[in-house]
Amino acid sequence: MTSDEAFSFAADPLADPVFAASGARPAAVCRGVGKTYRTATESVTALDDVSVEIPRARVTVVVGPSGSGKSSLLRLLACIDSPDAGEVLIAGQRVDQLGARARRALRQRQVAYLFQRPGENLLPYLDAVAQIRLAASLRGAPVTAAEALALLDRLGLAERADHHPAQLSGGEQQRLAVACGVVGDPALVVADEPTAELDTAAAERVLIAMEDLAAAGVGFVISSHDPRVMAIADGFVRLDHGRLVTS
Ligand SMILES: Nc1ncnc2c1ncn2[C@@H]1O[C@H](COP(=O)(O)OP(=O)(O)OP(=O)(O)O)[C@@H](O)[C@H]1O
Repeated sequence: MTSDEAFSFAADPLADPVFAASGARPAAVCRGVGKTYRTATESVTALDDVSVEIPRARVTVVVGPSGSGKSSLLRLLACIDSPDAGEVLIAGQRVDQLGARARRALRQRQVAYLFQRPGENLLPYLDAVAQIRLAASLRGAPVTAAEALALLDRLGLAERADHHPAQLSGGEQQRLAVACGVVGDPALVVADEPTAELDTAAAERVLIAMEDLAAAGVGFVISSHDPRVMAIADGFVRLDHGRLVTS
């Protein structure tokens, strides 16, 4: 699919063959979402009446010019921020109606957020297996060391099982972060420019990992200007001045 194409889903997500096969709800849905930032002197409308659906088992890439609202949308999807208008659903649950504690719990269980800088996604004092096991436990779905190792193996990191982040390259760190993101079966992995700090070879391996792991059922939503990221997209959300571009 090219960046000129957009997702077109059946009105009923369960009528979509992928969802019908998995019986899954969309990972996330935004309906008529608005977000305005207010400072003492001005207010900036970052998102205006945006409705999108992020399916499971696919990679959705959010594109648009600088300032178009990509990060704002990702922050809403990651439950870091709340909308001023509209609804956000994660795994079928309305986020905007939850109090802070319940929102944190939903986020912990269902959402992973990947920072641009690989090192920021990991704890410096844990080895790779321990990082994965901690992520799974926090998600309420503990895994054994053998299961963590199998996931590392799938991502080409088996040799790094007992390495700490400082002993890993940026690309290896980001692949480990992807592993931590998907373990425990969250609905959604949100990644803001995940390849921006990586060279081509490292970026490609991270993207292959994302593509591979998305197929297992998690929905990836990625903000990026990177053509390498766009190349793995199953669909796009295109924003301009905070509004969805549909044509
Ligand atoms: N905390 C904030 N306070 C005030 N304005 C903000 C805040 N965060 C974002 N904005 C404004 O909201 C608009 C959308 O910002 P956002 O970061 O979502 O865009 P973006 O598409 O991710 O941009 P970029 O590609 O440059 O990262 C911009 O005009 C930005 O200046």
